[in-house]
Amino acid sequence: MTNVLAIDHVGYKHNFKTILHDVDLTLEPGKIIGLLGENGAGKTTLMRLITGGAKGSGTIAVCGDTQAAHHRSHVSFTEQLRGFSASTRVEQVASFYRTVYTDFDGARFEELVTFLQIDTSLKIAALSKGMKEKVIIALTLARQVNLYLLDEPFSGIDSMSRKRIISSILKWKPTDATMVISDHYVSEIAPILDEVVIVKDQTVYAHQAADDIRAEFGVGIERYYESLYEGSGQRD
Ligand SMILES: Nc1ncnc2c1ncn2[C@@H]1O[C@H](COP(=O)(O)OP(=O)(O)OP(=O)(O)O)[C@@H](O)[C@H]1O
Repeated sequence: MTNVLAIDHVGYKHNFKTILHDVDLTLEPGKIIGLLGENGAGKTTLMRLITGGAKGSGTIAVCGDTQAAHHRSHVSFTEQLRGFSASTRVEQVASFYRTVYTDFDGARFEELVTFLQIDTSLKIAALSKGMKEKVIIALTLARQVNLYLLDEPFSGIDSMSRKRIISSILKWKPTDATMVISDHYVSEIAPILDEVVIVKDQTVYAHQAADDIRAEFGVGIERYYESLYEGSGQRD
């Protein structure tokens, strides 16, 4: 089966400063991946490179397709709502998505807004930070794609809702699709992860199966992640 993602020797500089270098990463279909790293490590940049929103060196193939312009048709990314005016209603944003993305599943969006208790008649200006995050999650998961990139999707969401969303995320992921979640709440997402990718020292520093971390290192994912930053962890 074709890999969902194959990143080969990718680098990215901003204003002559190296943000990422020599990134290699291959992801198989059907996985949930935790993308972990400290603030400024380059997780968002890596996601933007995958969607084609940022341009770097090297090769990125999404579902075997190396043309960056095609990547958005395979990838659903937690876009912020910045492109919409504050007076736009959530239902209008969804209509826009329906028009732009042929894979946008309106029925699934309705299920998601019910699950997340979103009032779609509200204007963006009326949404709290957490509600806005929930709208972004609903829009992202309503698309039927091969790769989902969730960039800190739970940052403003209260802990009870967060736990409820995390525990039902599998329900929203098509079986063969792969989902990459960047998050600082490592212990909360750990139970649903199949693999962990650590961004450190401007590159993909480690890529491990969650079960291997438990078997090889005898620790949970959060402890393993912290140990890499303490300098006592091992590279893959
Ligand atoms: N377009 C840009 N303009 C300014 N700085 C940028 C740009 N793109 C990347 N950077 C820089 O790249 C580095 C990585 O940022 P990035 O947002 O990818 O990190 P992150 O791992 O997602 O961090 P966080 O966990 O805080 O969200 C930062 O130092 C950031 O300032």
